[in-house]
Amino acid sequence: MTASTTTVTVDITDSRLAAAAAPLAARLVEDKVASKITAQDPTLWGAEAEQEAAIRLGWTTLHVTSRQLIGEITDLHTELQADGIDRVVLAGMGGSSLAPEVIAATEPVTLTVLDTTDPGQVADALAGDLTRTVLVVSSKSGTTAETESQRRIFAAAFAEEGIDPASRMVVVTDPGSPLAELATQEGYRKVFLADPTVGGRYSALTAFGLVPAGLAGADIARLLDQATAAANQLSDDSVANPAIQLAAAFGAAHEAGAEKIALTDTGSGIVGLSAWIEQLVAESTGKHGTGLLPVVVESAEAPGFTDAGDDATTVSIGKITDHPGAAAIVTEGSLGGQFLLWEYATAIVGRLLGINPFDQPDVEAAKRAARTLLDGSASSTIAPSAVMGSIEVYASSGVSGEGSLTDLLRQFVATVPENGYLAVQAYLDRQDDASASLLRAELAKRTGVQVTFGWGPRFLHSTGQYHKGGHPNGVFLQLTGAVEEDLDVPGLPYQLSTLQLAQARGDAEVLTDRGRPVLRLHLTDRLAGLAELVRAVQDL
Ligand SMILES: O=P(O)(O)OC[C@H]1O[C@](O)(CO)[C@@H](O)[C@@H]1O
Repeated sequence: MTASTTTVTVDITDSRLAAAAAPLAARLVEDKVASKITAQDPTLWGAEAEQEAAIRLGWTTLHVTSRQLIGEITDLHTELQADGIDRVVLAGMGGSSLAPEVIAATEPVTLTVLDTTDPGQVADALAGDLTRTVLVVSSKSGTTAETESQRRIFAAAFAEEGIDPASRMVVVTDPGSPLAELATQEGYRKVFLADPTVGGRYSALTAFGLVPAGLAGADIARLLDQATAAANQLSDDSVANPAIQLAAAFGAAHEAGAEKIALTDTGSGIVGLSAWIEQLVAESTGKHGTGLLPVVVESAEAPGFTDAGDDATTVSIGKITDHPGAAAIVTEGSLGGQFLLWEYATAIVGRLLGINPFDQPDVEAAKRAARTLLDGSASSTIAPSAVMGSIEVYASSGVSGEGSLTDLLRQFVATVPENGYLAVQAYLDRQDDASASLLRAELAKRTGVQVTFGWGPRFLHSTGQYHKGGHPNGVFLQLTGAVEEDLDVPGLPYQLSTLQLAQARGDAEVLTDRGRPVLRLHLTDRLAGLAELVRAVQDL
């Protein structure tokens, strides 16, 4: 069935899935779920979720309410340009960076996104021309450790160059947050107070999405126009509503055991939307032992997509022209429209799965474990269970650490349960160690299991919720690496690499406590270690 086309469409090309989705779609229409979401009815997700939902539905009207930001953002952009400040660096995690990254890449305009604690990657951003740089510090809570560390590091670097840090800091945060207070005290150049009734991952069209992208030069008015054009369609209580179709298809697929979405965004002209969808869907639905796990793949020809089994639904953002029908579901439309489509669909899936799509109950556990490790970091060094070339092995239960690296990986992959998944979590430099991401397809091709890839700590604010709270069938391959030059975090008693390692070990502790197998490979030489690892995977 194909939704009537205005600005966004959902085409369920798999006729069996379309048939299974139809009764669910009819029920959603009967329950008036779409119009109730638009009207911000907090009762749709049950009594337990009601309190939170009551303060999390502001996203349904952002295409209207965010218009007031356009003038302010445009004025600041013009002012910065006039001062010769045309390089925008964004410090922000998850919902505070994924949307502006897609908006900027799609436009395209240049935005340096720093959602990392990797010292090398941060050092590269610092090495850019600071005289032309503005740092956008984005954090809804105003307490996120990665963002706060970057703010401190950049403030010190500006001062060292003889630049007044306050003149180069633009803050996006919720009213009353510690960051809002600090920005006022320090006299930061501009503070945008975001709409507090919108959660991080639904905030693409708030100041969190619009300020960094707009300062980088993106046409944010057009984005809001695109969302406006899709809004009526998405609030319509009709089976032709693409959000109802998408949610009903996911609900039906999940009921039939397809708890994963193999997602590719080739062919749409939108760049990198799947990373934004990944956070929205995984963090919203992956809890209480259920949920949908997005498996972001490189293309429609990638392993995990072409050979997806019964545990995954294939979805493409944009038509796959050479192979129509290669994806079970195709969504099309403008970026603004797609943001709203996926937000509606995810909220509706939350209702179908019986969970609250607005909380992230398991993220805090890993943050706590990392903090504990940071507090006692000096005494918490541990010895590897084996050393293989440039790789130190830190194995949890079920893996002996004996034999070659290929033997070790074989043993580890054998711990993936039927219809489970293998998550590669690379706490490395997203630019300089980019080749690590090739491991996803290589592992998927050679093992036949669904494999996800995430950069740490970025994924902790995305799929990290699902890993700990979703279907309990994941196994986790962590990659950490030696650091050539560390960075102090001014005013805090640790260096950036200590935070990075504490985040990896903290998450591993929580995963292990929950019975999930974790294998950490530490690359004592990143380049050589990655090459050794790729070779070992190719021998699987
Ligand atoms: O904007 P903040 O408060 O820094 O949070 C960043 C991210 O961290 C989380 O709160 C938890 O991972 C996400 O939901 C959010 O997008």
